[in-house]
Amino acid sequence: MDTAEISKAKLVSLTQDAEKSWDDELQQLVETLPREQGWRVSNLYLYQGFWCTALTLKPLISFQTHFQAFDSDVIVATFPKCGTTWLKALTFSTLYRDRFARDENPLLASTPHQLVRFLEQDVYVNNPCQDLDDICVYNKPRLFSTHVPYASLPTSIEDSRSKIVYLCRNPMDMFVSLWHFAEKLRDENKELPSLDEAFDKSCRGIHVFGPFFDHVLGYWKVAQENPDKILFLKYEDLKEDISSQLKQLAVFLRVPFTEDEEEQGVVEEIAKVCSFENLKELEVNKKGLDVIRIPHKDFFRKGKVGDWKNYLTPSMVEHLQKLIQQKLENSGLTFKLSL
Ligand SMILES: Nc1ncnc2c1ncn2[C@@H]1O[C@H](COP(=O)(O)OS(=O)(=O)O)[C@@H](OP(=O)(O)O)[C@H]1O
Repeated sequence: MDTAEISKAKLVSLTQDAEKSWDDELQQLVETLPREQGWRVSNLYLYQGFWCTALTLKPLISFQTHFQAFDSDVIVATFPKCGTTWLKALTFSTLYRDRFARDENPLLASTPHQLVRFLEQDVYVNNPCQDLDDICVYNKPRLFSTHVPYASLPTSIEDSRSKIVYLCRNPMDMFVSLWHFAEKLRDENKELPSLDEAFDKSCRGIHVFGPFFDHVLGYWKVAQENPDKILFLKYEDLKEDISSQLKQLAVFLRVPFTEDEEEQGVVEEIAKVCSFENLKELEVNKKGLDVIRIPHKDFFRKGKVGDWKNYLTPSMVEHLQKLIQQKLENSGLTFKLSL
């Protein structure tokens, strides 16, 4: 072996040692965390006040430790099943619209999750220290996404002038969407909790990245104090008036639509490309698996407001309505349950 090979071998062995000791530390941490039976996975762990799987913990901590935000970064943040896929498509298309021809939106060939990658459940899964410029489709600004609650984001996100676009959704539709998603991804050999049991867990905040209300209120409060930092959007408002919401998004991202663009129908064009009906029917979203082996098609179900009416019993609705009232009291945040 020459010197270069020896030092390479040493480096690999040091990295393996570091990995092993890191895995041991992680194992010790997991053993100290409060634990609950999950919906789809065996266990969820309460880490920094939110529930996550043991598998997510490692990349999550890597993200918290290594991510350095730039002032120009944009982060799409959501609670799962609140419209992440849609918001990724809208933000990507708005932010980078001057980088591709109008009829060549990269969304036609790649899924929203491939174009805007999750930091904690994709980017940091295999390599804690990779060059993030390489993993973004475009740079300056870089665009990423996360489900991590505001309080647990890496400090450089708060300390920099980076921007966050947050999308929430009424908790009834979020729950029904999550329920169907869990059902689709169910391991054949594993029983899912019944709708009643899942509903009970959901109301107690036990789902990945839950409690839901803590997540939403965490971002909501910062958005109220610093609207230049967080743009707080609602799924129901996007459904009701996508054009005005897109214009608001563009202003927030510092790339407002020009008069010319508005006259040429650019806003409507982005809305159409990103619409549920369009994305769901694209070949790229119909086949294949994402990085954590979820079929791309499973990110598209009905895309409606008020589907909860088809699944929740009157007593569930009453219970959730009370919970919404209690959790959101004095916050100024409200949800539309139907349109
Ligand atoms: N383009 C577009 N427009 C409107 N709605 C859309 C769109 N794409 C996905 N969806 C619906 O969003 C739900 C999936 O939520 P997420 O994308 O947040 O899922 S995930 O957190 O990324 O796993 C899920 O909602 P439900 O249909 O109620 O289950 C999807 O159908």
